[in-house]
Amino acid sequence: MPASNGGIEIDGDGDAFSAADQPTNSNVQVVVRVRPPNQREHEQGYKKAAAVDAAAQTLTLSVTPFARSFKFDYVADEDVGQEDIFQRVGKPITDACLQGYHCCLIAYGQTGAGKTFTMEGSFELFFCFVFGYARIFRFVNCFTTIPYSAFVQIYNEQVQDLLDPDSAHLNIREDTKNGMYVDGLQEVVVPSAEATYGVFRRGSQNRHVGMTAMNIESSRSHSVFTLVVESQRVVGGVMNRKTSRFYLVDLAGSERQKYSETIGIRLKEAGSINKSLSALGNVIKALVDISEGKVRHVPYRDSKLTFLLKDALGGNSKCTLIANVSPADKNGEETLSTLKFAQRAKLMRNAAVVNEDMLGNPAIMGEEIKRLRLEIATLRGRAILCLV
Ligand SMILES: Nc1ncnc2c1ncn2[C@@H]1O[C@H](COP(=O)(O)OP(=O)(O)OP(=O)(O)O)[C@@H](O)[C@H]1O
Repeated sequence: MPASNGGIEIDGDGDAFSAADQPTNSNVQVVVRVRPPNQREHEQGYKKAAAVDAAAQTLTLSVTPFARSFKFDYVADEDVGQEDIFQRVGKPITDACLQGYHCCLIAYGQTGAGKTFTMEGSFELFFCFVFGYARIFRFVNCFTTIPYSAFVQIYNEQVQDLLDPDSAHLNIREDTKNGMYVDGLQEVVVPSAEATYGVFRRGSQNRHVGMTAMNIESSRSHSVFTLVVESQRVVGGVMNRKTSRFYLVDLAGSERQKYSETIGIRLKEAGSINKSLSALGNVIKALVDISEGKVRHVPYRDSKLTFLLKDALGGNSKCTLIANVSPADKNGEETLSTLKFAQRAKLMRNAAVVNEDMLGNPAIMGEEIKRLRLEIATLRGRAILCLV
C-alpha cells in the first residue's frame, strides 16, 4: 500500500461520492462489439454474417447452420469507435468505481476479434476519465485520492508481474477482508492519467505476444490490470475511507486448432488458454445455476484466472463483459460460441457493496454514531408524518 502522502488532492463532491451507498445485486452487463473485416477475411471472399440492430440491441448471426439472434445490453457494430464504447461501457462502470464499488471489465472472444484493441482504447479513456473526474471535484470536500496500479499476466498457468518481468512466479491468495490478491506484486502509485497509461504501456510491452494464423500480434496470456482508488475524507475527527479496485481484464483469445494452425510452443499456449477459458465457462455455468436457486460448488480453483477473478465473478464487484466478434461468415462457428458464452454470462448475478470504513477517535466516533441515529430517527418520523 502506498503511503498516504503519495496521494493527490482531489475534489470530492459529497453527494456524488455517497450516491451509491446501497448494496446492489445486479446481473453482469454484457456488451457485444463487432470489428471491421480484416485483410485475411477479404482474401477468403468476405461475407458479412453478423447483422447488428443497435436500437433493438440485437445481433443476428446469419450463417448456416449457426443462424440465431441474440439480445444484449448493448451491441456495437463495426463503425462504432472507441469514444462511443467508452461512453456506453467504460463510463458507467468507472463512475461506480469512483463511488467505492469494486469493478471489473472483461474482454472475451475469439483470437483476433478485437479484445486488445477495445481494452487499450478503453484504458486510455478510462485513465483520463478517472483523473478528469478527480479534477472536476477539486476543493469541494477535500477528498484525498491515492490511486495505485498493478499489472499481471497469466501465461501457461503461471502468474507473472508485468511491471517486474524478472520476478519469480507469484501466488494468488485470499484475504477475508480484502478478497483476492497476488502476493508480492509490485504496486505503483500513479498521480496522473499520463503516469497510469505509462505504467500500462510498460506492462503491455512485457506481455507474451506471438504470431498465429488468425492474428499477427496475438496475446498469448490473460492480462489483469488493477487500478486501486483509495479516497479519504476527515470530518470532525473521523476519517471516512473508500477503497475500490478496478480490474481491466484482457483475456487471451479462444481458438480452434483446425483453423489457427498452431504448432509447437503456440500449440502448448493454445492448450493452456483454452483450458483456462473452459474453467471460466464452468465457473459461469455454476454461478448461473446458483442465481437460479440451485445448490452448486463453484470451481474457482480450477484455474489461476478464475481464482484471481473470484471477487469479480459472482462476488463483491460490478462486472461488465465485452464479447468481441468477427463479422465474417467464415468465423460463424467461433462467433456463435462467443455469443452463447456471453448470453450465459448475462445470467450471472453479483452483489456489490460500497467498500467504505471509518477510522478515528472512539469518543468522536461514538458521538458521530449518536448523531447519525438521531438523524435516522428524525427522517423516519418525517416519513411517518407524510404517510398519515
Ligand atoms: N473495432 C476495430 N476497429 C479497427 N480495427 C480493429 C478493431 N478491432 C480489432 N481491430 C484490429 O484487428 C486486429 C486484431 O485485434 P486484437 O489484437 O485486438 O484482437 P484480440 O482479440 O486481442 O486477439 P488475440 O486474442 O489473438 O490477442 C488488430 O490489428 C486490431 O487493430
